[in-house]
Amino acid sequence: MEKFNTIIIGAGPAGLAAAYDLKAAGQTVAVIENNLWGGTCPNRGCDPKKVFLSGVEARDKMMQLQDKGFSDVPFVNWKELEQFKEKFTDPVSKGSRDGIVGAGMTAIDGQPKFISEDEVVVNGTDHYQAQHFILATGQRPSYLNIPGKEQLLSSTDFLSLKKMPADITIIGAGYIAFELATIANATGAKVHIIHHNNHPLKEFNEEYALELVKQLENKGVDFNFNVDTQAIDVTKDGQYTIKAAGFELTTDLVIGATGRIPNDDFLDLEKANVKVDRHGVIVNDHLQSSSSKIYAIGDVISTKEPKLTPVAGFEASYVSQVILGQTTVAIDYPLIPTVVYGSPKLAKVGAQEGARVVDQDVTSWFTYSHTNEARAMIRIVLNDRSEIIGATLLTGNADSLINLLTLAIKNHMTHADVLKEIFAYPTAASDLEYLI
Ligand SMILES: Cc1cc2nc3c(=O)[nH]c(=O)nc-3n(C[C@H](O)[C@H](O)[C@H](O)COP(=O)(O)OP(=O)(O)OC[C@H]3O[C@@H](n4cnc5c(N)ncnc54)[C@H](O)[C@@H]3O)c2cc1C
Ligand SMILES: NC(=O)c1ccc[n+]([C@@H]2O[C@H](COP(=O)([O-])OP(=O)(O)OC[C@H]3O[C@@H](n4cnc5c(N)ncnc54)[C@H](O)[C@@H]3O)[C@@H](O)[C@H]2O)c1
Repeated sequence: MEKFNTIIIGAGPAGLAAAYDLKAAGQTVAVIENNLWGGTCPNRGCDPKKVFLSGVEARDKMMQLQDKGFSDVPFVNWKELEQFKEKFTDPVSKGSRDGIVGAGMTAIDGQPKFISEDEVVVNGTDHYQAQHFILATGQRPSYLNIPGKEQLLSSTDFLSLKKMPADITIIGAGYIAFELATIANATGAKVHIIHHNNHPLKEFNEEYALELVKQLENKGVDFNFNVDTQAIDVTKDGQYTIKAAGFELTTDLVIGATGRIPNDDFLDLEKANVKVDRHGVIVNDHLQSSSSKIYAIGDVISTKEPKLTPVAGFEASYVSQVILGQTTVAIDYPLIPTVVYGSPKLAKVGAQEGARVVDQDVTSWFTYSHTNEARAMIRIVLNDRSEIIGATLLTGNADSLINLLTLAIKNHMTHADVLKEIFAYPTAASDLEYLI
């Protein structure tokens, strides 16, 4: 039986970050992974998606400048870009595992099961004990429980398709649905989105979300709202027919993007006194589970914070400090900006309502008109002291501008404070003084 100070289950962004922090502080650390080392983000999430988005962004710019320097705008060549993506994804698992071993930690492949609060058995044979465990097992796609559900592919399957079909349907209208639809649309595929209600991207301001829908519709994406999918049939030609009340659609491929569920099963957590609910492992404000020896971080925890890579990293750093006895205060999350990488991008941070809300259609401003954006919108929210407290952006550059606004909010900046700064011109940042 091997013994460690800390054993981490799950080698994604959360687990790996905690492992390096604890090792650097002198602990003996083991990491157990039952699939690809590196986890969702670099293997089948953020990073491969972002590689595909580089093709979308290049095409969008050319489309906007059609007859203004560009005439024929090509579709994104899926096969080539998918191969380029593999240059980033292929080395991840080995590199992540080698990194752990190279740093003097123990890498264990397999499926762990708890037999008590301080012991797991991996693959049914190997026993490991630790003073502390960190659960960092993330989430996996959830699938609609309908006849034909076995025909549904996931975002993971999409990001590794060898060929983009001519006609593709995505069920759901959250982050993943919008991002995959944007990518498929840029390859020339006919894309359908089917959503059970009429609230796409429900965490975002409705006006901004519907403007994104409109812009994607103008690019050819077919949105079907208030369609509650009941069944998926395979046709004799090998296509799929999606059925709902008064609705039928035949398509080449169906992607389910109706949310993700926590990987808290298969671990025999009840034997370690760890309690879960349907959103994941229940933790207190120190990210400690119902067992005092077991912590949980990242996507697998049942908390209201958005499930994102930088959030996972923040929790990893915090929990390492707790385990090392370097902090006893409760976790205190900073502002968390989020971006839907659509075409254009939709981003938000902080409060969505306040003492003053400034909504501006900035399409005609030089920043957005020189690249001929179809429509750009920016909402800035201020408190009664005129400090910026929130923002929603729908523009091609929303992903970078949202981080600047996050810092402005953090520093309680007012219009007067913005005027004291000099930002490079012409950039989205140099517009800041006119946005408030
Ligand atoms: C398509 C997609 C796009 C995304 N895009 C973004 C984005 O643009 N920006 C962003 O911030 N976030 C994005 N995310 C979310 C981001 O990927 C996650 O928030 C992040 O990966 C969470 O890290 P984690 O370490 O908690 O979980 P994961 O990265 O999921 O890692 C968990 C690890 O645990 C392993 N594991 C699971 N069960 C067990 C078990 N029983 N035993 C051992 N190991 C186990 C898994 O194999 C995995 O390696 C995206 C997600 C998806 C699916
Ligand atoms: N850019 C990013 O940061 C990014 C990108 C992708 C994923 N993520 C992370 O991954 C998580 C999961 O993404 P997601 O898009 O799967 O989840 P999500 O929660 O964002 O969206 C799920 C969507 O499915 C819909 N839905 C639920 N049941 C349905 C049904 N029966 N029929 C049709 N639609 C149904 C929901 O209403 C919702 O719109 C995100 O919440 C986020 O934490 C982040």
